[in-house]
Amino acid sequence: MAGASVKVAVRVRPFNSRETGRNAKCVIQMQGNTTCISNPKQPKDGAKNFTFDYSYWSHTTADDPSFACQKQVYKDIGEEMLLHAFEGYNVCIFAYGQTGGGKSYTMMGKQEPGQEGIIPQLCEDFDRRFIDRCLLHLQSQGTLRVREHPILGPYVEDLSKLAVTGFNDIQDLMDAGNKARTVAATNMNETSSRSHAVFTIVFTQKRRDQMTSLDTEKVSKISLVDLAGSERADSSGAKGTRLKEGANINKSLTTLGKVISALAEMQSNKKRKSDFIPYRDSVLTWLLKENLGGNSRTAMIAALSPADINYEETLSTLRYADRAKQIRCNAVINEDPNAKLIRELKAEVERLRNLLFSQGLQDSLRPLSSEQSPTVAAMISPLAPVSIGRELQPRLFGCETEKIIAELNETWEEKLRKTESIRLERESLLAEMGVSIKEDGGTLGVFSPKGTPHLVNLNEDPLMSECLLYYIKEGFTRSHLSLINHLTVSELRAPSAGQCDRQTADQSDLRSVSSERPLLVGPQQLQLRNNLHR
Ligand SMILES: Nc1ncnc2c1ncn2[C@@H]1O[C@H](COP(=O)(O)OP(=O)(O)OP(=O)(O)O)[C@@H](O)[C@H]1O
Repeated sequence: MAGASVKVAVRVRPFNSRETGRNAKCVIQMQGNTTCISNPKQPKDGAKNFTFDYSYWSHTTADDPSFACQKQVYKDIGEEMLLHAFEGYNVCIFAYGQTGGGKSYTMMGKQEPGQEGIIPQLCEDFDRRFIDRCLLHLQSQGTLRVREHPILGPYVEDLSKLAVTGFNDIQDLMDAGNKARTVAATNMNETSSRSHAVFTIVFTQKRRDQMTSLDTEKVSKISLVDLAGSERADSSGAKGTRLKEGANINKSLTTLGKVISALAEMQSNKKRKSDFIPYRDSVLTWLLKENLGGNSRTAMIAALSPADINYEETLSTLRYADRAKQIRCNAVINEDPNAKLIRELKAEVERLRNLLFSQGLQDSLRPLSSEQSPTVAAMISPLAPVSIGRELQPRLFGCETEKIIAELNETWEEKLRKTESIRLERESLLAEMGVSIKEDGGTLGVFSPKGTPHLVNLNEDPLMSECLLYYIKEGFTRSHLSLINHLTVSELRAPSAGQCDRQTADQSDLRSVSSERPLLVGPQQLQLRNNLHR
């Protein structure tokens, strides 16, 4: 699997009502895996052909034999990536394209039967295959921080865990997340193109070797990404205030483009391996670093508008996708990362301890008191009969390391108990606020207790963050899934290039706009917000 190329698909949607109203002409044709675009204004230019792994013709309806439905897209891309995850590879599927191109439809889809996108189909597929018990992290709004751990790499700090027992529970939590996003949409007049949605599943399989009675683990990270509209990457300044508002999104998409170009050039030998790839110029590329040219099997789906009025944007999306084809990733099966992680964390503790000694600060080390975390004690006891003073612990282990170790030691029962109480509390608060899914084709909205819609806006995307993380366990096989759902990166701040050490990375913020502008007002809302922070 090493050195596999990024799998690239393009998909063309039907005309929308605006395009139909303007008598738009279709500029896209597809034949097999080839996509052809022709410029209606300059027919002499000739058509341009692009070949991809898949060219999905979704412009017509299911009675057209060439029509590619949601199931087809999932089967080709989602299922393949899920199977790679089961093998132990990191995988990533990201959707790219201009606003209204069909990214969310492909990734999330609609609730009607047959209209579900890759994300719900993939979760359901998990359920069919073997979900027994999951843990789901849900954290909405507030300030999230992206940190870089010296061993784990970039991660989102402080995700609280919620346990689920199957796909229905996951769906409930996704609904809760969507409801919370709609609450924010009532307070923010923004469009979806201002946010990226990052949905991450960390999937751990644990097997007991009958011969040796040893446990072995494989961990794979599944990242499902619905990017903001690509026209945000336009740096012409022509969009005035909107462009300013979307500056961070703009930056992340521009950086993504630069990263893809740099990686593509590297493959075509125009760039040396050691040449700089600007992952750290945006949080989006920083978080997706492994998925872009690193240890990952990655697929990109470019969403295309069929209409002549969008010719330039569609051509640029096709070129972007064409460049992404050249990226090669070196995916490896991630076996026994826990054991490896603990070994590396111990080595890190030892290194820092030696550093303290070399600086003459050994007096700061004192034996563990009884109230100190037994996990930390267990971690350091093999190394020395001394522990780290409270004031030095954050420096030595980093709070993050301690939290990670504590998480690894939390029992499933503890996680399930916590989940249930948080879920009940959150549901009742949302119900009090009149937030619900209406049964009229799954319309999501904010409704008064009498059922009057305050605002129903599926396409409006609030500037808020929701993070979901869950784990699965069955028999000897334990699966961890973490879902970072609709992680708004519009407000994220990554350290600039060169600021790679732990200290500067610790200061980098992942901020949702809610920290600058209250999304929710009033005691109930504040209570909800605090609750969602947990
Ligand atoms: N393949 C498709 N079949 C039917 N309808 C589609 C398809 N793709 C997109 N649509 C419809 O087109 C509209 C725009 O699609 P969507 O919201 O997915 O675009 P988007 O690229 O995610 O936009 P944004 O960047 O604003 O989030 C939606 O109403 C969606 O239902």
